[in-house]
Amino acid sequence: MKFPTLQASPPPPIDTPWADGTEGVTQCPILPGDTFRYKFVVDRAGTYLYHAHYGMQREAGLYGSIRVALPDGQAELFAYDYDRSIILNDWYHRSTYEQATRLSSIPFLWVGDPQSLLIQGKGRFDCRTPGIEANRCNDTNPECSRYVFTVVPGKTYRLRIGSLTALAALSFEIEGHNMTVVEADGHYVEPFVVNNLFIYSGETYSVLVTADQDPTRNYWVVSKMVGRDNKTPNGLGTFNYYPNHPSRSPPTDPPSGPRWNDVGPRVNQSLAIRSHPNYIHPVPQTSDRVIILLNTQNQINESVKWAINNISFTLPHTPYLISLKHNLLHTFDQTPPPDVINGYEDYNITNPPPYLSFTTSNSLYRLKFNTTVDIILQNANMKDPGYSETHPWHLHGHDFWVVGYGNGKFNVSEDPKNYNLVNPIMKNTVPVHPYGWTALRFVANNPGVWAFHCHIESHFYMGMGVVFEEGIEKVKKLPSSIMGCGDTKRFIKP
Ligand SMILES: O=C1O[C@H]([C@@H](O)CO)C(O)=C1O
Repeated sequence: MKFPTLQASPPPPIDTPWADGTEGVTQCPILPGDTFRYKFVVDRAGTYLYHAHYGMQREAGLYGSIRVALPDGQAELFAYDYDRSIILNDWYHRSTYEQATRLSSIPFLWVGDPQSLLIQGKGRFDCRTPGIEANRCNDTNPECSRYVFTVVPGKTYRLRIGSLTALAALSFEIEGHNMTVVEADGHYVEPFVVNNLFIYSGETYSVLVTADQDPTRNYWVVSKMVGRDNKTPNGLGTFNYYPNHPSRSPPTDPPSGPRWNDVGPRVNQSLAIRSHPNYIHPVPQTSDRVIILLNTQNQINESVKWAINNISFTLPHTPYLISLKHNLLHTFDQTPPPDVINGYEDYNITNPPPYLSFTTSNSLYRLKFNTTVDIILQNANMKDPGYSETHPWHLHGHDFWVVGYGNGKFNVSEDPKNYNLVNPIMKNTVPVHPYGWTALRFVANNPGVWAFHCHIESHFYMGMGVVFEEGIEKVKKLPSSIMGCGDTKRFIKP
């Protein structure tokens, strides 16, 4: 057996930008009854997620995880006996269409806290909750069992955990058991041990867990919503030591998990993640362009939107990939968004101007092919005072190096001096912590058009995203299967 080899750095372009699945960016929506075939090269082993990318459809259940195996003859860097995957999620009783309607209604109506947290699709809703309709409660339904993870005493499990929550940032733990983190978003990390793992929507981690505790009992598996004050009950499952009965409840109370507003441990986990020493993709030491993306929540009259550099993002009717490749430039706003807002130096992130002017636009950033780009995600106060949320930002078409995190406002001349340019982890989803900033670096070497957005369903819907174009002239002939909407009807033969 040999260990996997480090690939060219950064990973090579995948050459099928139309297989990204982002409605309005890389393709038209797939109509009811239609079939769409995604064809792409699986170029790196690891744990990944797939999901619908149309409106807020993901949270209705169109998602799953993908496990890419190492090529034959290669072994993982770490030893384990069994390999398992779980998806963590949150669950709302209102349909995604109802939620979307409420978010765009006047007055604005927020989606609120999820009603349950799901572990591998299983969760319960307490029948004693006042005002609950009988058909919504399921904790007395015998078919609604908890998620059970059965383990053999003494064995080590690789648990591939992915989060696809609509809203919730989560803390995940297995009562009485430490977890060793070994992989993040498909990249090997320098192993580190946690009692509870913080995981944000869009992220994946592999952890190793050894069943080395008292085998005569079962233990709790807990997922808990953090980062927002919430009333969502913790998700519960059972860590079942074989041969105990899987439905036997643990003799202890479930761990209550970290406090929702304890930001320190969450930032510490972000800071603890490093590339595995043998799998460091060398990071370019300088960048060609710096884009500072200021995240703000804006209220205009009775509607609430998120804006990036004062622009609340909307998707065009004609997907960018098609309009750029075929020069249909009238289909979206041609004024590029700014690399930094005017007056950024004087902007106070804890006390933003009470009325922030913002516009709604579908303009995009055009990047010079093969250049190195730094993105600074800057968090700020929400529209109400004293509150800043965590946002998991996800980039399509790339992995990026996470070169720094900081508290407060990013200092353009000082903070880059402290970037980690030695062993930063590469990821595709990363949190920006409350009142903090996160700095990313990537090489614009994947010809296509790529969304970059908050992975909270409602936030992207409310405008929290941007789009990057690079190397459009290098994109090959587009397949007709992605056409059919907006101004692309002209390419469909009757
Ligand atoms: O985007 C959001 O809107 C609400 C609230 O700020 C306005 O009702 C909330 O908690 C969000 O995350």
